[in-house]
Amino acid sequence: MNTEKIIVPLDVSTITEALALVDQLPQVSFWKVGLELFISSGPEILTQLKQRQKRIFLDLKFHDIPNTVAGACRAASQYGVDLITIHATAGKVALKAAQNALEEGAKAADKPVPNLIAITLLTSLNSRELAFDLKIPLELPEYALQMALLAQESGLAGAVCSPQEVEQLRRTCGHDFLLVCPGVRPTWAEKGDQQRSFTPSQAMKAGADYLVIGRPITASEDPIAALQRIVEEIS
Ligand SMILES: O=C(O)c1cc(=O)[nH]c(=O)n1[C@@H]1O[C@H](COP(=O)(O)O)[C@@H](O)[C@H]1O
Repeated sequence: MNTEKIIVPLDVSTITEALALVDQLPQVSFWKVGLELFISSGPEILTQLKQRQKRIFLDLKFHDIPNTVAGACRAASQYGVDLITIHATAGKVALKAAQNALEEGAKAADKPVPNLIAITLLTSLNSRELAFDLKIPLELPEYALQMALLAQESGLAGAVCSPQEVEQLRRTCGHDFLLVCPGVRPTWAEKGDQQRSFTPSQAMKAGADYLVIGRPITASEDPIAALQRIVEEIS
């Protein structure tokens, strides 16, 4: 089973639950550690994943002033993870500071530089919320594109976007810009709080480098079968 393009989030609160999932799905080589697990259990999960030779997406979605995001990135660079997130709305100065700190930190720790990727617009938001709650006067696809361009101009490796916008971002940002898509839902799965979803095969065809797929697999009665179904759909 080729699961190379799929990142599965460990959206649980304990290391025991997280490792149970990792050990249940040995075919998955790329795992995401997010806020819930990192805040409740700390960095030990990163060591455990490394021991199992897994790739790691450390999704802490930094969003702060330049000095603070730089400090967070410098600290995160010691873990030897593959991907790290920051909100594009932190702004160009913060994005550049974060990227520089990551490079310096990784060099000092003798680790490879993680790919820093910017959140363009959370996949749980829709165009009505963008316009009426966030008061952003741009069409949603244009806003997501502008946030990706801001990340690219700031020297970041890529962006996180909904699969509905990935085709346009790929066309504009080019093939070297990493595009990671959450908000992926097979036709048979519940959408939950995801508002701008596509199926796994639609997302891959549209140009995503990686798909982040959680609950359709992890909340399934049979996670192995769910993963298999998704892999068959995209291959
Ligand atoms: O950065 C992310 O990974 C992320 C960005 C985004 O816009 N939307 C989004 O859902 N995510 C993450 O992707 C995962 C999606 O999980 P499921 O909705 O269960 O497939 C969660 O861990 C979210 O934190």
